[in-house]
Amino acid sequence: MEVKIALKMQFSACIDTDKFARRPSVSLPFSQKLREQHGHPISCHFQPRRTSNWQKHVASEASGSYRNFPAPILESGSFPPSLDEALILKDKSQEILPYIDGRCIYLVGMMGSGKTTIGKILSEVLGYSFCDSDTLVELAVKGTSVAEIFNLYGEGFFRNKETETLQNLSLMRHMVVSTGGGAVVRPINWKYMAKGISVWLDVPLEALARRISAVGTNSRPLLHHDSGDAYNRVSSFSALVLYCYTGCIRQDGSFGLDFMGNQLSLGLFPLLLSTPLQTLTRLSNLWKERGDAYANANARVSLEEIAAKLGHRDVTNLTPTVIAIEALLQIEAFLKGENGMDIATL
Ligand SMILES: Nc1ncnc2c1ncn2[C@@H]1O[C@H](COP(=O)(O)OP(=O)(O)O)[C@@H](O)[C@H]1O
Ligand SMILES: O=C(O)C1=C[C@@H](OP(=O)(O)O)[C@@H](O)[C@H](O)C1
Repeated sequence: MEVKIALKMQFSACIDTDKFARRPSVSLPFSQKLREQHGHPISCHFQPRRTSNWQKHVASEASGSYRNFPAPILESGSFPPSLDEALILKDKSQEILPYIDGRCIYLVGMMGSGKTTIGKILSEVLGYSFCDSDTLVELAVKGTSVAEIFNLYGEGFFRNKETETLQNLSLMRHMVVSTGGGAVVRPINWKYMAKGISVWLDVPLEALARRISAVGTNSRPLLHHDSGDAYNRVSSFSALVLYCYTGCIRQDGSFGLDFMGNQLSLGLFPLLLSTPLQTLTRLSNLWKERGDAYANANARVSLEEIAAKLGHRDVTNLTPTVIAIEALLQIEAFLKGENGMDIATL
């Protein structure tokens, strides 16, 4: 059953995030209603009528159907996109697809930066396959999990398998690849990824620590708390002491044990010690070692920059869809640089 809607809308083909902060001039106030009516999200096909200058707003005609859009994008659980976001995502992906020319997209970034989440969205809108290099390593080691591989054979073994996996992937096309957070440390891996387009998801460490702590560190051996070395334990302990000390200073400047106004909060101390703080400390140490390497990527998606453009106080409420749109825009910027001219005029 087709939803019978025909929408005419003005929106920005350029879609810089400053513009989508303000939303297209015709938002779709009935999108929620349609969702409720049909129990499905709505999708749209675009036939953009381009102007010669791609930076200008263009008029687009959209006809809607809830059947024609890859369902998982629009039904992605906790982060369902708005209809206009889904439209922008679809339109931008179709616009740049020919210029990607079948090359693989490699997502790089720290653990928890959203490589898997964003990668799945990108693969769906581009009509590419999605693959996670960690999963391929696991398959290559007879289904052994990454955590077990680290445990049984050590990190060096894992890194060798990761490099082999990236080498194999460099022969492939039409794939979005979520790489492991540490893939960037070996120059040879960059040589393989250079066959495609690499995109760095740059997420503040505090946000990573929050995300990872929410799901636990079991599957990420480099962050797992049981494996803490003395340095990490001392760093976390120092952070805890500082946290307690500042927490015990009352608003009137006096010092006391009524931490955060009640005794119950004292029970939170062990939790504070073992989860986000420790994760943050470990992420900071990894960042010191490899932060610079991420900058080798062809495109960078900075969540802080997206938040600033959208007028958000921090990155917490940036949805995967908004981040995926920014990824497409940054890929487009790379392609334009590569071609030395405006994509729309190619
Ligand atoms: N934009 C976002 N906002 C909030 N949480 C997110 C966002 N993107 C991903 N997450 C969550 O963060 C965690 C790590 O994401 P994931 O895609 O697995 O990262 P990676 O593959 O880079 O390790 C997951 O629990 C995921 O649901
Ligand atoms: O940062 C790292 O060194 C690692 C990141 C992990 O992948 P994700 O980034 O997908 O969590 C995984 O490859 C392994 O645990 C090592």
